[in-house]
Amino acid sequence: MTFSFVAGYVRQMLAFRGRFALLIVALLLEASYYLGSPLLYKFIFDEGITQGQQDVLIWAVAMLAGLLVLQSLATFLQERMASALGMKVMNALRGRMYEKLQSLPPPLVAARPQGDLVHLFGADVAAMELAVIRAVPPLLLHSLIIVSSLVLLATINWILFLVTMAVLPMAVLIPKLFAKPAGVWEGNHQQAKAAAGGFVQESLVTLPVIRLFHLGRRRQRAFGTHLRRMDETGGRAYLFGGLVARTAVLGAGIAQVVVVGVGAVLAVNGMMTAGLLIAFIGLLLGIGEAVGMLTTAIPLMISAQQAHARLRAFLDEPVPRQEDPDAVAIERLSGEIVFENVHFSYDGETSTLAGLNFRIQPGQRVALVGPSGCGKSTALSLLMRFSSALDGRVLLDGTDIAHIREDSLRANVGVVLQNALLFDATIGENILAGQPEADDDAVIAAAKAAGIHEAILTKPQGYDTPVTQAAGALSGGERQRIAVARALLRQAPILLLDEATSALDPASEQVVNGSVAALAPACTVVSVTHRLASVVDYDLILVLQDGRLVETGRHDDLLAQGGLYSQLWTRQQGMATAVSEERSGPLITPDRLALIPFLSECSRQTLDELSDLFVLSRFAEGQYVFHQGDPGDHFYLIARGCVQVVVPTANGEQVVNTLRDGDFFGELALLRNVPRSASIVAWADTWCLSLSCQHFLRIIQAEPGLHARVIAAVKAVVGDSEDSFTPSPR
Ligand SMILES: Nc1ncnc2c1ncn2[C@@H]1O[C@H](COP(=O)(O)OP(=O)(O)OP(=O)(O)O)[C@@H](O)[C@H]1O
Repeated sequence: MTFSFVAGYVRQMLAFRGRFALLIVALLLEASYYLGSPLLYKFIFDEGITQGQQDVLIWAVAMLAGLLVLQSLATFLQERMASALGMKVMNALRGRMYEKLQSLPPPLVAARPQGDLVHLFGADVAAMELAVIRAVPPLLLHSLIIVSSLVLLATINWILFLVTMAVLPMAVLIPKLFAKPAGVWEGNHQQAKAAAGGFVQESLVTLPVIRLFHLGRRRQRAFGTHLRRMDETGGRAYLFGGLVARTAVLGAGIAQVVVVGVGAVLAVNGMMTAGLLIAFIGLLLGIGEAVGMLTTAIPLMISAQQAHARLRAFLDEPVPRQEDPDAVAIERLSGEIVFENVHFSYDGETSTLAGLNFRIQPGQRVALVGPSGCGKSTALSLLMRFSSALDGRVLLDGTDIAHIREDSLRANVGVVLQNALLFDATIGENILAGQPEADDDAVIAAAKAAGIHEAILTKPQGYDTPVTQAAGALSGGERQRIAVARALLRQAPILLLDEATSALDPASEQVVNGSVAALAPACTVVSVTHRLASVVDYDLILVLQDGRLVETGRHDDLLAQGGLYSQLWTRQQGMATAVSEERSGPLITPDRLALIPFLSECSRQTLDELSDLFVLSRFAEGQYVFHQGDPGDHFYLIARGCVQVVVPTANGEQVVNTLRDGDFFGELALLRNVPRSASIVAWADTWCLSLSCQHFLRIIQAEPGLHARVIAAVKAVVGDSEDSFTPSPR
């Protein structure tokens, strides 16, 4: 195994010349003790003791003492310089890694296995740090001692040197037998540790789900599998690493025994003096000790080499080019956005955007709408330059987005994402992140515009309340409004909203929509949303389907066209929520019910009767509509809000679908009571209309063919196995 990271480390150290020079001086001084003291033995024995020269004895012993003092000082200097240099080089590496992380497009980071980067930044960097401080300096020192000692041995007696050379390789060859498996098992062990770390991290994130799904035992068993893998890999990694060290010492010991024997024969035959033999043996013992010290460093070096390989792979990972090399800084944009025949694919095969064309005038409020999966968020991702078009161009004020320098692009674009991602800082600092130079008044104005100012004042320390401390007290809606305030503070000429208000309650949504409307004409707003009611007054609505623009216009025009938009709109109408005006009559209109495919052929009387049977339930953010395994006795329609469909997988749980306003789920429960095979959890405050199985079965008697239509609808979703349940938005 070669320790390529050592060469890289030494190169890095050269950047700190002064400290590096002091480290080399310290190493040389230390080495001079190990090399000099055996040579002094020659004078002590041959001239001092054998010939009785007292003055030689005195200066030789004085020299020994002097070398010892120097060695002690050098040891201190070596520790000091090694730790200082080690930290500097490692922190430079951490800095490069963090920079690399920043350069990767967020979708690429999200696609990495959980725990992978945490292990890289944690355990891998720690393994390298330990090696560069505790293993590399000894490696340099003892390599120096070994090489210099060999030169001295050859000078003292070449016959004995040749004998030494014949037997000494044993100290290297025997451990080499174990070095390869040691490297392989160490790599496997690091992988096993990373996987177990990722599993624990995932468990922390999904702890509530584990409790609520009663998955503790399953998870424990899965963790047991990780532990067994660690057991196997760790046991072998430590065994082979240890054997490398032990066999090196054994090899050196065997070589010493042979050399002492041959040396004694040479001395007895007058071919070398006793003092020279002692000096020879002293140097040889020094080599043995140096090899021993090297081998204790080897397990650390093996770990570090594996860690280094992973770090290198990360640092060398190509970053998809998002900005041209000759990109230019732009001034404040007027806000014109053009998509010119834009094509995009995530996997290179399936076309996600298939020649998307549109033009947005400066200051317009524009909505991107369409069925789930039609490419709305992807189009927005291209506008954020998280992804790049495979073909075609995205133009801002006529400049290709790829030609715009990152800093000036970001200065011109504010973004509110579906998930309010807040930093571990105070509420004020989180808003300030939108425009770090802004003053307090601007922060407060942005918070007011986002409808969050009053709520912030009720927190223990107002704007200075740390987000983490207020976590229990900050609702999802409040977090989202803080994110909106952050984006508004930026006062960028383009504001991108990705389902920005879908988690808000109606009152907050109204405040935020009002603030967004007030941004015109200084700001172009592009909003991706499912909730069409929030964009009825928008200047332009772009309707996407299968990655193409299929309709465009204002709300009224689109309704008049009677196309896809009109269908989507109708699906979201005719349902009451708890927040609507006092109303009489059913919570869902018979006309809206008729839009549910399996009810479309029902008679008017059946629809009237059914519409009276729906009840309204509100699910707070994070609340479960039902859990996997619960009896399936209700059918649900989302009047407003958003839920996630969660299923258990071998590695935990997975969100398989997101359902929103107008979507329905649980139709199998209308026919018979089978346990739910997935859980439904409210992602935002959600209002659902539900119909119980008993009520439905009563009605179904009078409606011939309805039973068969429900079965067909269920089969269309889940295939022939009626017992499974995988809802999809409809
Ligand atoms: N990172 C990704 N890797 C691979 N495929 C992806 C990725 N993100 C989205 N897709 C796929 O690309 C298609 C378009 O997704 P996109 O999120 O743009 O649609 P959308 O209209 O915003 O959907 P939704 O309304 O459900 O959010 C979908 O089929 C989706 O599964």
